[in-house]
Parts: sequence; structure tokens; C-alpha cells
Amino acid sequence: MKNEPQEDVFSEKLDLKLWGRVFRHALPYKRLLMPLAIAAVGIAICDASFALVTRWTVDAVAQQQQVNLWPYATVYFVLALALSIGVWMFINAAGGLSNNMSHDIRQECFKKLQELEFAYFDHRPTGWLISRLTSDCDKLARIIAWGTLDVLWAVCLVFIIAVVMVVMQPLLGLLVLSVVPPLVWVSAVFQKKLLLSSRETRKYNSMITASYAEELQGLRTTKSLVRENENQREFEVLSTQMYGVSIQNALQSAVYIPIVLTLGSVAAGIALWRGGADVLSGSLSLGTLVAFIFYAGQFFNPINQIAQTLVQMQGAQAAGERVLSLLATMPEIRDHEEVQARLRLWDRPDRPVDVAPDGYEREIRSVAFEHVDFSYQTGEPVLQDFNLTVEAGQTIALVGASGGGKSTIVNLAARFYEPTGGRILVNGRDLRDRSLEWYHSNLGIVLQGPHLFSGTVRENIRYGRLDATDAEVEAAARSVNADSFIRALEKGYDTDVGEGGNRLSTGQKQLVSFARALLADPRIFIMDEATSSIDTETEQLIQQGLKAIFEGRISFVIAHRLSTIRGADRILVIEKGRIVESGTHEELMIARGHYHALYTQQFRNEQVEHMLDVGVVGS
Ligand SMILES: Nc1ncnc2c1ncn2[C@@H]1O[C@H](COP(=O)(O)OP(=O)(O)OP(=O)(O)O)[C@@H](O)[C@H]1O
Repeated sequence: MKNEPQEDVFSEKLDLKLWGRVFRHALPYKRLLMPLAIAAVGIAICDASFALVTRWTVDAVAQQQQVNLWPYATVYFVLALALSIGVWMFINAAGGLSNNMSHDIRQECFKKLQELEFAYFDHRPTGWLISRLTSDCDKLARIIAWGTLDVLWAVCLVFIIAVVMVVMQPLLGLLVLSVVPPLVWVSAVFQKKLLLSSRETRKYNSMITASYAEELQGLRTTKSLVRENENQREFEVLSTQMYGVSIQNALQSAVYIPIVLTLGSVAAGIALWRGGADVLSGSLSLGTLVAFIFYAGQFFNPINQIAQTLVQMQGAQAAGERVLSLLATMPEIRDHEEVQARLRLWDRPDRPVDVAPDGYEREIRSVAFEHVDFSYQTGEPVLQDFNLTVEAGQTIALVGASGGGKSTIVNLAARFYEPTGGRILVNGRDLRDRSLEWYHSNLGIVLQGPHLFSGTVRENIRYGRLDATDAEVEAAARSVNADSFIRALEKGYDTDVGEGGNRLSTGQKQLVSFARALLADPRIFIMDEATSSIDTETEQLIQQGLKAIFEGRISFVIAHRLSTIRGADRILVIEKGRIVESGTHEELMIARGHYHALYTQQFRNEQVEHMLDVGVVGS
């Protein structure tokens, strides 16, 4: 199936309220808005003044035999100079405004993305969010900066021309102005048609590009399945559709431009017919007639510009709505009013060291799930009446088949999601009554495939606590058994780990991430153990490293290699969101239940793998 690129819905009505809210983002840039407005008005005045200078010149030449043309040429030159300065000013101001605004909107969106809870991202595809942050923001900023300028300039120009004409010769002025309403109507209709057909062309264009890419990537498969003719037919349909919409677009332009030119000529014709008669009767000067003809041809551009910008605004309204709705989204997991009040109350220098920023105790002694229900989607429960209490110093291992709910349990313990029923308690107090930031600052998380940042090993460990000294960094590495392998690297702690840490093995990355977690000294440690097999030597290093991390903390470990968690205080076998077995490794092995089955199965698999390895090496 071909993926059709999504284009925005075209809004029939201009939503002024929405644009008002978008325009508010331009307000901090008053220093750019002022020159923008001055430039737009100034350029319109210059544009309209050329006809007046021409009028004076023509009248002067018509009235006198000998005319000194220098003053007229000078005024013309000054106008041209002023116009250039105006254009320079507006390019500067509009460019600056557009860049600043898209920077601000992007920053705000990014900040919002960081505040929003994971559940928000479950319902929104990454591609959707990325296009909010890139094309939508740019689209809005461009329209606001350049669109404002165009509309301001165009409205000023039409207004000045209309006033000047009516003041110079009211009747003739009104006659020439009679072409403006049809001009506005034609421009609005055709600009909309052009926008829609050019969007269609763009859509087919990207579908054709995607088709080429797919064909090139799957060339071998196409040949092996003998699908050439079918592919060719599919491509032909696409290409014919593209041809159709391109022709439509070209036809629309071909009709629109002559209509507008005709209307301009009608205006000039009216000026010539009526104005010519007035010149002959002596009630109108020749120069004024020339100015009228000049103005008649000048209407098209600004009106076209206004229509184009308004149509573009209608087209970009959906982008505006999406960006503003993202910015207006309130994170569902956040400190409620009462917690915020307590944070303000306790934000003072005399707060005792054992008191957290929210006024309750800093020390975390226990985390408990009390009759917790949870579902990602209504009607599909993942956890039901889940109960678990973990005290400081205890390590809880979660094992069980995929999809049982292990990650969900740790996500709830980390408050990345909130229970749909029941409560999670910290030291017996509802987690929702505690500060979210304080709680998260107490978490240390090491995920599967630990992520390292480009930089040195030392920098990566120091990420856990930025003010840690070199000695503390090295002590942390020693505690988790990472020190010896780090020292064996080419430049020791100053070895560059490469992008994403790709110069280190998975086991080494895990050791570095343990050191980082230990340095951060979290009260709650969560680990989703890597599934990939690691050699026995590294595995032992990891086991010993983990001991240092688990000590004194509340630890949750999602274990895939069951050998890692033999020392856990409690192993929970999770199936369909329930604890089906619980106990220490020894107790569960004696019980010969689910855990015993899992363990022996894994042990057998490892043996077979080992034998196969040996066999391969031996052959
Ligand atoms: N973000 C999500 N949105 C919707 N459903 C989800 C989401 N995450 C998990 N689930 C569903 O919740 C159930 C429990 O998933 P969970 O990831 O907690 O299991 P798990 O035991 O950790 O599995 P694994 O070992 O494969 O990671 C599964 O049925 C899964 O499909």
C-alpha cells in the first residue's frame, strides 16, 4: 500500500481569533515589528509617489517650452533611494522576525514535549510530532513575518492610490476604482484554486519520489517475483494523475493571469476614455491622466498579494491549530495545586536538609502499590488490583513472559504513568502528593541498550552528577567494576566512546551506565536488563557492579538473564498483570513452579548455545 502524504485541510473561514493567538508570538519583537511596519508603509508611499512625480514632470513639460528637468530627476532618484532603503529594512526585519519567532515557537514546543507524560506520546506518532516541530512552526513564522509585511504594504498602497485618485479627480477616481471589487473576487477565487492544485501536485510528486525509492530498494524482489509489469502499471496510474493535476494547475494560472491583466486594461481604458475626454475639455491635466493610467496598472499587484496571503493563512490554519494545541496541552502528570503551594512555601534557605522541596521527608524508605489498576487504553486492563511493597535496601526482580506487564509496573513506580485505580505510596503517602521533580530526581534508570552520549568515558559517567570530581567519577567506576576495563582503553577515562557509545561493547556500555547511575546516587534504581548475551567474564563484572548499586536502595530489575537476579531479595513472576509467584531464587527453585520452569529452560538454552559455539569453534 502506498502512503499518501498528509496535507492540511483547507479551512473555508479565516479564524481571526486563532491568528490573533499566533500573532501574540510576534509581540516580544517590537523592535523588529516597528521597522517592519515603517518599511511597509514607506514602500507603499514611495510606490504611489512615482506616479505623482511623473504627473508633475508631464504637466511641467506640457506647460512650458523650456523646463529644467534636474529637480524632477532628483526627486525621482531620492524616491528610488528611499525605496531601496525601505526594501533593505523590511528584508532585515521580516527575516529577523521570522527566524526569531520560529526559534521561540520551536523552543516552546520542545519544552512542552519534555513536560508531557509518556501517555501523550502513546497516541501520537513520532512523525506527526516531528512535523509539528519543524514544518508547522516554520510555516507560521513565515506567514506572520512576510505575510504581515505584504498585507500591510498592499493595504497601504491600495488605500493611498484610492485616496490620491479620488482627491485628484473624484468621478474618474471612482470609475477606475470600480475594477477593484471584481479584481478582489477573481484573485481570491483563483488564489485558492492555485493553492489547492499546487498542493495536489506536491502530493503526487512525493508519491512518485517514494515510488522510485521503493522500486530501487526492492529491485531484486521485483525481479524475483516477476512484478515488473504490475509495478509499471501502478507507476503509470500515478504519473497520469500527476500529469492531470499539473495541467490543471497550469490551466488555472493561464486563465487567472489574462483575466487580471484584462481587468487592469479595463481600468486603464476607463482612465483613457473618460480622462482623455476631460483632457480635451481642459478639465484635466495631461500629467494627471498619465498618473491615472499608471495607477490603473498598479492595482493588480497589491490585491493579488493580499488574496495570496489570506489564502495561505487559510491553508496554514490547521498548522496553527496544531501548534497552539500542543502548546496549550497541560501535562496530565504534574504537581497539583496543593503540591505547588507547598513547593512555594518551602522554597526558602532555612529548609532543613532532611526535608524535600515539597516539605515532606527527603528520605525514601518505601514504595508501595496499593490495589493498583492500570490500563493504557480504556477497557484493556494491564494491571488489576496489583499490590507490592518494597522497602529501602530491597531488590525486586520482575520476570515473566513478554507482555505480562513488567515494564508497566516500573513505569508506574517511576511515575511515568499514573494508576487508573488504587494508589502508589511513598513512605505511606500518595505519590501524587509529592513533587514530581523531586521524585524524578531520586530515580536512576538504566534501560536495555544503555545510551551513552558522544564524548569521553569520564564525561559520560559525570553526566550522573555534573559537579562530581575526577576522583568521585573514578570511585564510582571502581565500585561497579568498570575501572579496569576503562583503564585498559587507549586513553583510559579520556577515551572517546563514539556516537551513542558505539565504540564500546554492550557490556561495557552497561558498566559505564552503572557508574553514571551510582554517581547520581538515586534512592530508587530501575533497570531493564539488556537481553543480548554477554560473555561470562563481563557478566560477572556486571553482577558485582550491580551489588554496589543495589545496596541501600529500592531497586526494580526487569530481568531477562535470570542468572543476574539470583541474589534479589524477592523475585516476582508476572503474568497477565498479576504476581503468580514470589520468593527468593532458592525458594522458587524448591517450589518448582513457573520460575523453576523459566530458569531451567533458560539454563538449557544457554547450554545448547554454548555447545553450538564450541562446535563451531572446533570445526
Ligand atoms: N504504551 C503502550 N500503549 C498501549 N499498550 C501498551 C503500551 N505499553 C505496553 N502495552 C501493553 O501492555 C501490556 C503489558 O506490556 P509491558 O510492556 O508492561 O509488558 P512486559 O512484561 O514488560 O513485556 P516485555 O518483556 O516484552 O517488555 C502488553 O499487552 C502491551 O501490549
